[in-house]
Amino acid sequence: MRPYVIINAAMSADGKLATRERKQTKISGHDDFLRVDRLRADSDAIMVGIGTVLSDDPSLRLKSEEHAGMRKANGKDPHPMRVVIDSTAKMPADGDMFKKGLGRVVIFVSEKAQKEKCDALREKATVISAGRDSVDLEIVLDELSKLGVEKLMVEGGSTLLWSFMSSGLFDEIRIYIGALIIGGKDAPTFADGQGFTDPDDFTRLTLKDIERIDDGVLLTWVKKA
Ligand SMILES: NC(=O)c1ccc[n+]([C@@H]2O[C@H](COP(=O)([O-])OP(=O)(O)OC[C@H]3O[C@@H](n4cnc5c(N)ncnc54)[C@H](O)[C@@H]3O)[C@@H](O)[C@H]2O)c1
Ligand SMILES: Nc1nc(=O)c(N)c(NC[C@H](O)[C@H](O)[C@H](O)COP(=O)(O)O)[nH]1
Repeated sequence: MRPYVIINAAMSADGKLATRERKQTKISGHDDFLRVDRLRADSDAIMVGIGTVLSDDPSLRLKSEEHAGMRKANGKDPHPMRVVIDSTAKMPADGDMFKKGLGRVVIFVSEKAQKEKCDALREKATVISAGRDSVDLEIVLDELSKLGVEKLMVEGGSTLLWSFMSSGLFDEIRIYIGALIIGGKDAPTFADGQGFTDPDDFTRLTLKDIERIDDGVLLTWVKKA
């Protein structure tokens, strides 16, 4: 059985995940970042796409020691696994993912990735080939399941979120809408990718919860049955 997939991201009131420069943009406030850390701690693995790694240099670590302690008390590894979707093995070997924070790093590449690049990354991470030209997310979920991942949190960015949402490979979407407008037709949105044209293809959702956090709102949706 594939892991339970929770998509979590923050967007501006006009639906952008970041500025058109694609640099990391603070949308969440203090309480929402705390919620995100709790969700990370509650997940077996946290995933981002290579676009996010290259623009944000995330560590994907738990910020709160209390959250790591809670995992340990529950008999889990104190740090969730960190997963990157990276077709051509562009993952920088000196990024924060390797410098900051603990937690196993697993990189999914495609057959297009050069062997030398994969071998270099293998010194620091587990590298798994899944897919021909790009990474096949069904294979990824299957492999993560074999690695013991039951709950997966997908943080972004917009291209990876589109792939998960358009293929129905998710269970929940938690989207924090911050009280700001970023604008820009080239700024990443909550779902980029190709987009649907036929309403029959649209991914349909059911609203599960609405919560006010900081000066924004958290919407929780589940995939429509
Ligand atoms: N606000 C937030 O919550 C949030 C969260 C994450 C990222 N971001 C922002 O998102 C932007 C990055 O998003 P992005 O769309 O450029 O990159 P991304 O992180 O979505 O990575 C996409 C890349 O992954 C690779 N890939 C391989 N197989 C794939 C597949 N099956 N589906 C999709 N991608 C696949 C491709 O190279 C693709 O270009 C940055 O600006 C970052 O700051 C914001
Ligand atoms: N929930 C949320 N609110 C935001 O305002 C924001 N900018 C992100 N962004 C998520 C994206 O995935 C970032 O790159 C990682 O959150 C950075 O990860 P680290 O903090 O370095 O572990 N996520």
